[in-house]
Amino acid sequence: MAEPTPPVAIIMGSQSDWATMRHAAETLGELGIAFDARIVSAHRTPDRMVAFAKGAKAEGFKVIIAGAGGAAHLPGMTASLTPLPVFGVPVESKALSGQDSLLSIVQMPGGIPVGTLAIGKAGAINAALLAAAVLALSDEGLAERLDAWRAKLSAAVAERPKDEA
Ligand SMILES: Nc1c(C(=O)O)ncn1[C@@H]1O[C@H](COP(=O)(O)O)[C@@H](O)[C@H]1O
Repeated sequence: MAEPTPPVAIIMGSQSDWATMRHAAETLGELGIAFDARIVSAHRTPDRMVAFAKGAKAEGFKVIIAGAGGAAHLPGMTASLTPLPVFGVPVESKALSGQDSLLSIVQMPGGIPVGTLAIGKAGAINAALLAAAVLALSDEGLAERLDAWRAKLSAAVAERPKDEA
């Protein structure tokens, strides 16, 4: 029997984005959420992008995390072709430190939303946590794991700073 489609799709414009997007994958893994990671580019593989985005809901995905850098059209184009929630991660570009990625993703025209996260690693982690929060609305076990994840995060923060070694 074929494996069921995981709830989260992590898509990215290039192999070079994986160094950032793997943080989303790791965070989903820590929460026990299955995902599929794929390279899909609105620029370089437009047919693959259209096929993925148009078919994502029917394929069984619930949430899409889309990371891209530079002229980052992938999250917005994907959002225009699917009713699923799309969280965009601006990948830090070499030329403009990810400011270009951020502005390309965040400034969507009214009507087609992309939930835009921070540039780079923090954005990738938070995209996974937002995806988890959405899925947890209809999954009590996941809601408990997410609460535990956050409690662990708080517990790891010391009350007072110490001198660096
Ligand atoms: N922004 C996009 C899209 C897209 O938006 O469809 N496809 C690739 N790219 C981006 O180009 C950058 C450089 O890619 P290379 O490292 O492959 O040259 C990557 O950050 C990728 O997300």
